[in-house]
Amino acid sequence: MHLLRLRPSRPVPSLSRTRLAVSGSAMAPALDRPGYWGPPSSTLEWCEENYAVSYYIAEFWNTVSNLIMILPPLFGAIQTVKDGLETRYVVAYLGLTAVGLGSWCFHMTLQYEMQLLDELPMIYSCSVFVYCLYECFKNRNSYNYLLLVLLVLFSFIVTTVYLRWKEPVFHQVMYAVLVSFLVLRSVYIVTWVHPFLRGLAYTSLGVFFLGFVLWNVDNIFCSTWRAARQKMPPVIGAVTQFHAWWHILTGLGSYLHILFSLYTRTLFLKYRPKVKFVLGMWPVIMVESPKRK
Ligand SMILES: CCCCCCCC/C=C\CCCCCCCC(=O)N[C@@H](CO)[C@H](O)/C=C/CCCCCCCCCCCCC
Ligand SMILES: [Ca+2]
Ligand SMILES: [Zn+2]
Repeated sequence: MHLLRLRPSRPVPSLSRTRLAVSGSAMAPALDRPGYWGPPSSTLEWCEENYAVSYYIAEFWNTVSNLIMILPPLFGAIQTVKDGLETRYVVAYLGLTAVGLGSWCFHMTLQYEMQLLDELPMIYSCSVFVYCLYECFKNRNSYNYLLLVLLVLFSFIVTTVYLRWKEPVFHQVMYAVLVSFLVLRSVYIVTWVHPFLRGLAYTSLGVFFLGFVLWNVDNIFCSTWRAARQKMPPVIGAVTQFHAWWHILTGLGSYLHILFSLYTRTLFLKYRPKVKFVLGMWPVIMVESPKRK
């Protein structure tokens, strides 16, 4: 049964939620249902109709789409340990897994605490990515303590401010700042150092950027998608969950970014990296030990 329900009346500082609340006027049927985790307490909400697929999962497609951010990087971390590569890349892979797990919990519950488990690890893992990519031409066992301190300080300040000032746009801008550093460094590497890695770097960038476009498409045209989904068969309707597509594309883009960073690093350390496709479709990095040469 579809309930006619407006958003909770308590103030929420979210632009997205305000937008949804405005589009969900009393004239239009509200498509959200009540569910196991109670009314959302997050400061943000996404276009997918709440509890429409399962009573236990608030946003079903936005939840399961996180699997791409959880499983492949988990295998990547295991392989990195097996290959005896640097711990920073194990942390990078596991950081992506942590974002996926946090995002799974957030979209499943739409509770504020779970939102933090999704959004803060985005900042932390991106900081690890920045460290890896800016230190990929340094000697083995060298550490840039200044960069480490700056990134830890940045993460600490973002966390402290965001816990007090619950403004999602602040988080988004801080995250975009970190991504911009990655984009600049990637372009530098493929322009001046390894032009043959352009394919990998620009695929990562392009896939990530397409995800960002769809993130906006989901936010801006939400009422259009919601109306269209009512007329579509459920399977086709699921394809228009553009926040889920954002998860899939940014998950893939971030994973490819780790491959690019790891390739650059292992090449520098003379490991002879190669990109292989597991089952002919999923890219992984294979390395040879430099000692065997
Ligand atoms: C050089 C290639 C770029 C690779 C970047 C890799 C960075 C990876 C770091 C962490 C992985 C995060 C993957 C995304 C997880 C999304 C989880 C999510 O949906 N969270 C939302 C809550 O569900 C959260 O509120 C969303 C925040 C969205 C922030 C978007 C900010 C804008 C990002 C700016 C992108 C600029 C792209 C420019 C590309 C040229
Ligand atoms: Ca929703
Ligand atoms: Zn999400």
